[in-house]
Amino acid sequence: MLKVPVVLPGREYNIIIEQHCLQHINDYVDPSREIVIITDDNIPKQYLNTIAPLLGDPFTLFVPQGESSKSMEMAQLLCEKMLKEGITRNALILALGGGMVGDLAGFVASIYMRGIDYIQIPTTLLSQIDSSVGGKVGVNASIMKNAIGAFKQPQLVLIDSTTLQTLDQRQVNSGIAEMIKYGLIASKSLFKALLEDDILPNIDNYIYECVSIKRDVVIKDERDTGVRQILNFGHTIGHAIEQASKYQLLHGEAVAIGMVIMAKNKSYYNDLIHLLAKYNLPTSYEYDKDEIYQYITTDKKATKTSLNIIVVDEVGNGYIEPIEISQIKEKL
Ligand SMILES: O=C(O)C(=O)C[C@@H](O)[C@H](O)[C@H](O)COP(=O)(O)O
Ligand SMILES: [Zn+2]
Repeated sequence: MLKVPVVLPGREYNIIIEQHCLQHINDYVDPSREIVIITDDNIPKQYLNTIAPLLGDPFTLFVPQGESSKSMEMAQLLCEKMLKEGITRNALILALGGGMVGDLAGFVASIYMRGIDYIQIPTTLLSQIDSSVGGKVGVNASIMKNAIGAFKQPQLVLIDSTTLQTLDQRQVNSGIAEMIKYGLIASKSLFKALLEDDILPNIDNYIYECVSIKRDVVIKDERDTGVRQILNFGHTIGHAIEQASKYQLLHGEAVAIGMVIMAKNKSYYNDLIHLLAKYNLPTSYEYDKDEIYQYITTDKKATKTSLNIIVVDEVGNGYIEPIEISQIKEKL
């Protein structure tokens, strides 16, 4: 078992990485609590069949799989269903699934009766190494991804990497794109290992390294006003492309393309292209520059006139560079 403590002012929680931990989830989650599981309708049934009996068969809410469930309407619907079921504010939400479920369920936890506890149980690689950690929760608006949300840290993040065995390869690769991002912004050795090694036999160590990088950044800047923005490398253009594709591209795929655009003329460009090809990730996308620019103007790192972009000049060292917002056009 690997443990990464996240210590924030007034709050502390652990990220636990342990294969098969779902099989004894009652050692981590108090079964005597009032529990609500939020998951999606595509979750392999064996996870629910494993955890539900150990937790006293909790009230379980399913949302349709896919990014379109990450909406205000869905958050409201879940709240209404919990109210009808008589769920009190002592309840604990378990977010069981990928990034969409974690963001949505965490958001519901942040607003239900002004806020209740939640635990992240991420089952995709992307959610295990990234979205389940750091407390960014929220839903999408029609013209902006993750536009409506909160910072709400979980009580615990419970990662059972054996869930990756049921994940399709495209989803695994999407997670690897965020892993490549961690290498680029913070770890030369991780980037090198991704290039040279087969990560799956040692997946828990890779997850540990990624969440440790993320933890170290988040504890310095929980609210994303400074250094945390480096975790957004590749996302300024990536989010715009993800939206322009109408979410046909997975998040990691769009971030991969965003990273390639930001890596132009850098020394590691060829290595990055090679790495993305190794994991079957896209390196380009046909897009309408005006449309992408429009989306970028709503980036959370933008003001009316300026934008913080994340730059990586050499592998392992990401930094923030403020530019005039229109200057981003030169990169498109
Ligand atoms: O946790 C963060 O901070 C990140 O930027 C991590 C990103 O990989 C993640 O996609 C995040 O949800 C993006 O947040 P946003 O604030 O740019 O919507
Ligand atoms: Zn991301």
